[in-house]
Amino acid sequence: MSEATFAERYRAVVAERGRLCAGIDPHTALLEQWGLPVSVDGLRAFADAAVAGLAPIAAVIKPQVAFFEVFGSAGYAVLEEVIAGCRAAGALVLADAKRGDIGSTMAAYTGAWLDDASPLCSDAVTASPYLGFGSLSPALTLAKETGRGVFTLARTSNPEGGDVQTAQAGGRTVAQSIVDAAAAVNADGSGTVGVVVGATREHGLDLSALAGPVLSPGLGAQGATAADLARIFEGADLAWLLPAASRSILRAGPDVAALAAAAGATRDGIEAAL
Ligand SMILES: O=c1ccn([C@@H]2O[C@H](COP(=O)(O)O)[C@@H](O)[C@H]2O)c(=O)[nH]1
Repeated sequence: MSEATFAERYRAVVAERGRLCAGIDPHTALLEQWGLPVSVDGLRAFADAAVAGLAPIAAVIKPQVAFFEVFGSAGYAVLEEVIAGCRAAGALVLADAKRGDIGSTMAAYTGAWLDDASPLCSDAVTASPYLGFGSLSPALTLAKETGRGVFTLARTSNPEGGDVQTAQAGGRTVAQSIVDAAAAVNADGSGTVGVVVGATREHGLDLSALAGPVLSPGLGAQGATAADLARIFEGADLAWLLPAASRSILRAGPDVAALAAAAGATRDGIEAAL
């Protein structure tokens, strides 16, 4: 529980560290590249090095929950350690869990990812609004009360997203309707709701009323560059832009200093371009 709003917490850490969300995505291929076994022991060694290298550098750390979940309860135990370690190092933790369900089930997900009583409690969580933005209400309410954030998918970085996200609904795209719904929640200045807008293509969105963070994955492994960010988000409030990269940084491991250097170089490239 924080007295500060998510906007205040987010702006403080970005002012101190710059704009980078570094992902912790323990892909099997990365475990192998790092010389680690594809096992819970390998996952823990990977996670320990990633936290040590990235959490002191990046403003936001985004563990991709799927790569922990694949190891079952033992993987979740490692994820709990990652969350605690990153928060202790001063980074905000954005759990990339992409939760979204009917409201009563969403309330349970909210308890898992945003409630202090949960060992998985993070500073923010990703959510899918495609059961209706209103179905996210339990998460939005608790996040606002506790100074946490919810990052809702809008225009994702993957090539398949356009079918749904660019469909017209009431004179605007579905993605724009999500951004507008997020802006309405943020109208009190809390910055509770962020949106996910990929860096891999033009997004066609009006972000001017959002007043919240814009997580932009797609840098590096998915082909986007810092220069692409500057072009795609030209005219937007770049103070809110939070570019995200995972594999392109993690490939520098397992050496902790090399991971830190890769994160720093990515962050510096972003700051120079924006
Ligand atoms: O639109 C989206 C939403 C989420 N992601 C997630 O971000 C990382 C990207 O990893 P890279 O290795 O930098 O490609 C990953 O966890 C995705 O699930 C996204 O890529 N696009």
